Amino acid sequence: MPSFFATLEARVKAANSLVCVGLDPHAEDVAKVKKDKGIESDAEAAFEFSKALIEATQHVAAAYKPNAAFFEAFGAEGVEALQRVVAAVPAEIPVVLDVKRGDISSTAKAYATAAYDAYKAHCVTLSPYMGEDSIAPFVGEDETRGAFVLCKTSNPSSEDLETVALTEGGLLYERVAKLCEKWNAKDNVGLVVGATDVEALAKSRAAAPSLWILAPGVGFQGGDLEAAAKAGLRADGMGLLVPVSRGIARAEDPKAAAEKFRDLLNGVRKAAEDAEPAAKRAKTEGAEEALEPFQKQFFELALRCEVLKFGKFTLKSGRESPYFFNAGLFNSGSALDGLGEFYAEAIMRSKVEFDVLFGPAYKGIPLASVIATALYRKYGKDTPVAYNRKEKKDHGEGGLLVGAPVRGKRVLVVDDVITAGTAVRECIEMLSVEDASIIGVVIALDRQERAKEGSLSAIQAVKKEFGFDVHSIVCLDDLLAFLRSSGTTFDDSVLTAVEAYRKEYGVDK
Ligand SMILES: O=c1ccn([C@@H]2O[C@H](COP(=O)(O)O)[C@@H](O)[C@H]2O)c(=O)[nH]1
Repeated sequence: MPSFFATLEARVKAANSLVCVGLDPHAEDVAKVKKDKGIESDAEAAFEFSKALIEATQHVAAAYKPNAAFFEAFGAEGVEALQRVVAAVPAEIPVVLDVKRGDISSTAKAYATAAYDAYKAHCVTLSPYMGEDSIAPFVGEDETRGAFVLCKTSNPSSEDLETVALTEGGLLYERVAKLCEKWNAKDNVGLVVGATDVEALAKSRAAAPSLWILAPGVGFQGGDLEAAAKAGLRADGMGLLVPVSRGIARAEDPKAAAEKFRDLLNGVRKAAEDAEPAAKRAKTEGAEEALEPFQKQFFELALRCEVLKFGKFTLKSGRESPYFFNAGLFNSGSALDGLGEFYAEAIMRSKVEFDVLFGPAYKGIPLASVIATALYRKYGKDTPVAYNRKEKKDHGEGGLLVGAPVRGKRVLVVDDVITAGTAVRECIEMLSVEDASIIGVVIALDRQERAKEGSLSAIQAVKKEFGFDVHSIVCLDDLLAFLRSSGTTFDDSVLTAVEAYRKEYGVDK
């Protein structure tokens, strides 16, 4: 028997659509149907509401997703109405029953019987909170029955738990995505990742490259359909099912609304397909695999802010560089907010252990502030922050150092780039007075190029001389991977020039 996702994929191809029509008879929809059609029973009106939607959209629906809550709210009659709704869906269209179950295995087994045998759904939504034995009863025996597991949900409070940072690195929802990849032995386990969080979609896709993702949140919840599709689609143009409930049901013309969602999604698939030759080249060279989603987003932000530019630039060293990086242009609230998050992610991934974040004046001061804010907001790490004055004050709280005490502490220094290592040397001098030790440095970009003299880069020289690590959000090799994976966005000559520059001035890793 074909697996659940083989069946879904066949339906997606037949309908040429990734739209999943949500069947959610909210109280106000039920009241309207009762009034318009002169129906007395709530449950009957819920059925009529769903039936009308099925009739209007079955040429577009890759699947239907009734949410059990809106039927069970009407008691036994509602349960019966839901059974009739599932039966009213044409046989070739899969039904995903949105029930978000999760319980010990014996109870999960009974829930599975209810969903698949009593309601006759083909797939369910599940909570991962109780782990594998709560999921297995739904997907372990019969590959024709599927489950979408909640990974990063579309609601604002999803950040209470789902984005918690793990000590092993990464976020809780990324672990869910990876676990589901493991649980998908029978091609019947997918993820729920809200279209309201494009970054989470990209990260989930990176963590689980092969899984189908159900991405709710388009329409009433404000998710950006096109951005979500770009982040969530698999390279084969499949792997993303977009459920829309109120955005279709409450449209003046539900049929036209469903077609519009289908066409928008197909537009993104087509654009990705057209860019395939370049994407293929990237694949061959392993570029996509080499770049983490946050690094790709960092480059995108740097380009938007014109921090990163391509052309011909004469550097202090006298070299003519085909690219230029000016971190001073991360100069607005949103840019600094994003930048702080990217540094924070690089720090978390590096697993460097430190007591105080130190931002050398001047550029390091805002950097340390936004990084500390991001570390707290995203990872719950309330990091002490310190910085220095350029000139010593002779009144009040004199001294060069400001902020959290650094005496005897392990300090992580933040900067944008290291060109000659002068700023690092100054930090060592300032901090040694306080018996503080620099444990590492984190920067935005490692240009990976030889210093004017010798065979090492400034960063390699700093590492060699002082013995601590220098971490970066990205390096020149990442920039090359980004260019290779960017399809037709950049002229081929940009990649060629950066490759040539790397060859001429680059260091060994
Ligand atoms: O993260 C999630 C998981 C499930 N849902 C469900 O999807 C629909 C969305 O309805 P719209 O009217 O299209 O906003 C609804 O049944 C939710 O319970 C979700 O929104 N987010």
